[in-house]
Amino acid sequence: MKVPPLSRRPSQPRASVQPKPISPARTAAFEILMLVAEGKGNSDDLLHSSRTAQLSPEDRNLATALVLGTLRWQIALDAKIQPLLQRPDQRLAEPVAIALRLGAFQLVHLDRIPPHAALNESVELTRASGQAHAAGMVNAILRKLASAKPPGQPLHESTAAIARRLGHPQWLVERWVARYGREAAIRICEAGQREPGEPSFFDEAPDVDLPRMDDGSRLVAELAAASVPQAERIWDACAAPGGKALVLSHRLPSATILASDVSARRLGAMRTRLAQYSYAANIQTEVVDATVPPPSVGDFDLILADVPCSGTGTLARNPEIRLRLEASDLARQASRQCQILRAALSRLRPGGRLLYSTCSLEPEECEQVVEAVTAEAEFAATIRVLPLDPLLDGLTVSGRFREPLADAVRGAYLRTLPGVHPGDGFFAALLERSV
Ligand SMILES: C[S@@+](CC[C@H](N)C(=O)[O-])C[C@H]1O[C@@H](n2cnc3c(N)ncnc32)[C@H](O)[C@@H]1O
Repeated sequence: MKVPPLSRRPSQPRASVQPKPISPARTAAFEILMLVAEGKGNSDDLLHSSRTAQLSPEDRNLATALVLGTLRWQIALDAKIQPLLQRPDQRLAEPVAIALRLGAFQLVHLDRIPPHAALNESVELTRASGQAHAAGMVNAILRKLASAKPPGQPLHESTAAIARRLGHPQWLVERWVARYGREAAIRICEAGQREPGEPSFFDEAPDVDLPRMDDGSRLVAELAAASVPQAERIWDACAAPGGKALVLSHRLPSATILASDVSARRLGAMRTRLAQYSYAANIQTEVVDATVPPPSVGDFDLILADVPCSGTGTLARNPEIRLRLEASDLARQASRQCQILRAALSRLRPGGRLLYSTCSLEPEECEQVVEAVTAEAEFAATIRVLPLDPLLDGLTVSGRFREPLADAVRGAYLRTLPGVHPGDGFFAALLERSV
């Protein structure tokens, strides 16, 4: 069964929410979910904004759990709520849909929340947001959900049912089943529903001052650093928020690194972050559009093109991507990725190497970009794709991750999958210029 969208668009104008008698954490979570639904921000930025600044640490934690959990489970929650509506095709006003999802998320997934608190506060949020006429309906549906038995697992689950149960869009799950197999697709979906775990991939001396970052992201940065250990000039062409630039800086202290990004706002935040690491003095920053870098950018021994992408390898961290992304977005992303890769390759010195990476699971943004650009007349004779396994063998990865990591190299490419390998899902390819 395909679940129609629960809320109608465009949404009704949003009325201000009175904080009393609703808890501050739920008020903040409701407001942030409204802004995300209206396309006025992403959850991560909003959870670190003035909207949560006044909350106690406990309330901030609860608001974060409510926002991220509700977004992660939105598709699955809507599939539970839909059949309980008076008319299954009924489209709800956005505030009503969000109050229902917020209540349903707590009832189904947070056993530390008393059901009456989840239910009553969703009813109050419905009223406070100017939808008092729907308060009775929200109450009735959440009561039914609270008393419903959890469904048993069917013997055979269709792809549509997996997508519904694990809160992912069916079209994405179908792609993953086709490309990575059913078992891996289920593990990807399960990972998308969990809080991102603690980094655990690398064997590290306790005094190493590296930023806390996702294991997959770190792996890409380590591979880049290991690919040209003698690099003198490095360009990190899509650098913000700067995690990989810091790894490069730490691993290759005698190199000069240009860390650039097209976004002045993101670059500004990155500068503040870099200033906290004394070794990062070898990083220069500049606003540069990597699709058309100015001549001043120069030529490099090593380029990291960690390009903007759909982010389907990061759905646990960025839960709303799955609610916004459409299949047609992939071609648009690929076109920009090809532009960046072409421009970056043209700044590689003879003998220089470029690591192309994405946090996408979609081949259109990964293998297909590398294959399309390296086949172009300008690059076909001078650029070759190098195997990644010799570099992987040299990394200080925890013993228990050695085997899964070996499995992550397919042909010349690195492909990690959330839930199958540690960390977010990443793709990497290493290219070398001969002349
Ligand atoms: C995947 S993020 C990079 C993450 C970063 N390498 C790190 O490890 O922290 C992609 C970045 O590309 C930037 N970007 C998007 N379009 C760009 C362009 N045309 N030129 C340069 N940077 C771009 C985005 O602003 C974003 O910061």
